[in-house]
Amino acid sequence: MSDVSKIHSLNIPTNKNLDSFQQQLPDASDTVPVIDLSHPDAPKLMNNAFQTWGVFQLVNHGIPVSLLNSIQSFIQDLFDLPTSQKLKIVRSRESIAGFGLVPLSQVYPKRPWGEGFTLIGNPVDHLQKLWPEDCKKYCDLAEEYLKEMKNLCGKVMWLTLGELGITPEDINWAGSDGEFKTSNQALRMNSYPVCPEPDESIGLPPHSDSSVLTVLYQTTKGLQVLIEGKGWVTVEPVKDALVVQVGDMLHILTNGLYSPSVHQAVVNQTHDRMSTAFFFGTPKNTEVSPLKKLVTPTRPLMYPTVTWADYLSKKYELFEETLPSIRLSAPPPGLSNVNDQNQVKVG
Ligand SMILES: C=C1C[C@]23C[C@H]1CC[C@H]2[C@@]12CCC[C@@](C)(C(=O)O1)[C@H]2[C@@H]3C(=O)O
Ligand SMILES: O=C(O)CCC(=O)C(=O)O
Ligand SMILES: [Fe+2]
Repeated sequence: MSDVSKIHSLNIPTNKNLDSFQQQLPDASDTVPVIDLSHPDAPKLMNNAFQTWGVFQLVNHGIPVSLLNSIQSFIQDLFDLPTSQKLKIVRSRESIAGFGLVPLSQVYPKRPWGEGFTLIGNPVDHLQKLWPEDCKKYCDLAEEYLKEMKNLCGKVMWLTLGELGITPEDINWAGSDGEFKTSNQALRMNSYPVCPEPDESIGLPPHSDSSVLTVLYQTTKGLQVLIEGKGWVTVEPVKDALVVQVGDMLHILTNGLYSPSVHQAVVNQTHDRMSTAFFFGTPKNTEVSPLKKLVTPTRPLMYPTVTWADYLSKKYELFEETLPSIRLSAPPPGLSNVNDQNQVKVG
């Protein structure tokens, strides 16, 4: 257990006065925006939500409900496996892939309550070890889900960045057709059983994801997002909705314009909860720089060029200090860190 005496404040740049983009703080409502992807205003609403909340719930997203239901029963089967079976893909100290606690949970002062699997890249080899006989139905389902999630992330990327005048030519790793064929991906399945002392425990500690985008599927409440001036806001599950969050890499790519969603998973005394998080990432070793079109006199270059591989390795030791540790310029005037009430003890 590393020294927990360090107090880290979650340095969350909020995009208060992005004059060039007429930004405002999250609106007065206390709930995360719910956006209908089929609505003509969806691009503008998503772009605005990314700059203020860093997160929104997406409905009419085009992912078949049958697939969402299948993934929910898939993870139920996964966590119903005997522990001896789960331990066949227990993660190592060196790699986060597999079954086990994430590094963050091992240093956070509250008792980690739950279990999880992280599948990176192609999940088949891990799933084959869990179901040596009948892996096909699970492998096919996981591959189908990853394909659908990746397509959805591509759509959300172009619809939101398009509002900022960004086109596929501006993103070297998007591929000439803007299909993000070489992008990386990971899946994290979480299971949080009923907890007798929910206030002394945590499902998943406060963190931002290192992804470009994270698409989270939850059927019962437990996800909370940290919003300046509001504190922890519970993301009330909307039936068949997907929670889309800005990851650190998209925050860097947009030169700080999109806010990384800082979130946690809390536990409760009445119901078990499971969630599936899909991480859309850049190709592991591709150099990612803030988009030139988003570096302006009022918003100077905020981050250096990074690769996802380097960023992830920094993240496992610096956690929420990772972004501040690489930041080149302070956020434009009027952008502030989260106020005191959101100080959290980590590290
Ligand atoms: C693609 C990713 C994103 C990872 C690492 C890798 C796979 C597992 C992801 C998570 C999932 C749980 C929280 C987190 C903070 C963790 O420790 O593992 C995430 C981390 C990150 O977003 O940094
Ligand atoms: O379980 C949740 O609601 C959050 C999961 C999450 O943040 C993650 O897996 O990165
Ligand atoms: Fe997360």
